Amino acid sequence: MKSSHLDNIPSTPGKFKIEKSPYSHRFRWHYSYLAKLTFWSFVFLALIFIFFFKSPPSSSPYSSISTTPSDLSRRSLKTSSWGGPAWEKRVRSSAKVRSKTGFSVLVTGAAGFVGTHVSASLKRRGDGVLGLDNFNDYYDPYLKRARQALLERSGIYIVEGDINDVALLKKLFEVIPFTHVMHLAAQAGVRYAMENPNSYIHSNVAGFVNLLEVCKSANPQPAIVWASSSSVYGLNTKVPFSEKDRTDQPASLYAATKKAGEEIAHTYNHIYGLSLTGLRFFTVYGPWGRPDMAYFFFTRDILKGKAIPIFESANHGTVARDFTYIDDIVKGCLGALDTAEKSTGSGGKKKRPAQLRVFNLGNTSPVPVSDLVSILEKLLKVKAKRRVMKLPRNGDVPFTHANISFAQREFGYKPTTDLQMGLKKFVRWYGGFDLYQKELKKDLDSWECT
Ligand SMILES: O=C(O)[C@H]1O[C@H](OP(=O)(O)OP(=O)(O)OC[C@H]2O[C@@H](n3ccc(=O)[nH]c3=O)[C@H](O)[C@@H]2O)[C@H](O)[C@@H](O)[C@@H]1O
Repeated sequence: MKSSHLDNIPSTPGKFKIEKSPYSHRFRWHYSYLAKLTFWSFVFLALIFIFFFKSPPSSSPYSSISTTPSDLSRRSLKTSSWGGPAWEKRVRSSAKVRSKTGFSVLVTGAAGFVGTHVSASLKRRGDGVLGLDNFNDYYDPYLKRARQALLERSGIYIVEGDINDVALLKKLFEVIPFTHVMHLAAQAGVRYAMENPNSYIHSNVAGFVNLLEVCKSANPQPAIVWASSSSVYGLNTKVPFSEKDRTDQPASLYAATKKAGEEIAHTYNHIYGLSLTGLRFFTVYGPWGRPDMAYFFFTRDILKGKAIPIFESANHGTVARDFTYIDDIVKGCLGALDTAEKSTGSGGKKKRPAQLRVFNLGNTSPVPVSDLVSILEKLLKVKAKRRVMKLPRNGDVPFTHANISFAQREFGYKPTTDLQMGLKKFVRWYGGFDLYQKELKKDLDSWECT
């Protein structure tokens, strides 16, 4: 079987005393001096992070840090110091192209789930990659720091800053004439939009516009591939969802901001000649994934013996998702980058029409959420405490199903991992990461006590 793009990087950042876990016998680890060294380096990095960069409180339900609701600017506009010769050297080295036909890519949201995987893949094939991420605490920043450590080991530097920081973005384009931008920084999650609506406007609308403003003035203008969402189909009932279907009935503010992004992309393409490709991701899952997503916290809660809420639609109808494995999504992202044409403007002016595209990236086989739970039960060898409940009116839609023929035609997109196999890989990773987190937190606690 073809190896995953992250297989060359250990799936956990260190060594663990695995016999302390109740389910540790399911995971085997290679002990080595290198692993020890890596683990302690990471502990050291984490300590630096805790003492100097510890994120301020936020309202996220997925964060392990206590929260206060409305301080959006403190939550995500944090930019650590940048500039100066040493910083520029680091930026250049990270963005250095190492293959003849390689791109230099700015990946926004590089410490995020999809961002980490895409960055690693690009770097592996010789593209120059520079990351940008604000490390906000919508979910546990430990996970983002761990992903950062992973990328650093393959020579990828993630600049810590927000896409709303225009001065920083301009500086990055001054230092590197990026050929491409892979824009994955966003406020994700459908349900959280009811708790913190402004964070969606801040990142998905204002942040996107800021980025496009800087890109349209850059010389050369980069081609931009960015993350839209399957949620734009909203209340659409025609299946499978095709790019030609209507997308003017969003069911959540999250979906509305992603749809707004698609319209904004049209405008910047039309006026400034920016080459823009939007990718509608369908419920992406896998190792290094997001703890706010159902498959992730179901796994955590099943192992803890905690009840899990399983939504059903009216008249006991199933709720289903076209769950798409991360490696398939990465292939789609790279395919979109490889087929992106150059932008056509310069000096903020359009010269001729530029490429504008939108693709579905799904798996094409929706699975009911209750079946996802059954797969997890088998993999974890633990019976879930199911609490079936009516789909709350919080933006969730009853089902998603992608028609992927357009992406297939344009760049040979073909998902190859089914939910059973993908969850198996996730669960294997989760066991290691969970242990790692416990060990890390324990070490930090004892450090603080002494
Ligand atoms: O496809 C997308 O565009 C979107 O996919 C996911 O959104 P969602 O599909 O809602 O993913 P989850 O939050 O993991 O939910 C998966 C399924 O589990 C269900 N669910 C969720 C939570 C819960 O407690 N119980 C439950 O049954 C949901 O209704 C949904 O059918 C991501 O969270 C979005 O950021 C992304 O844009």
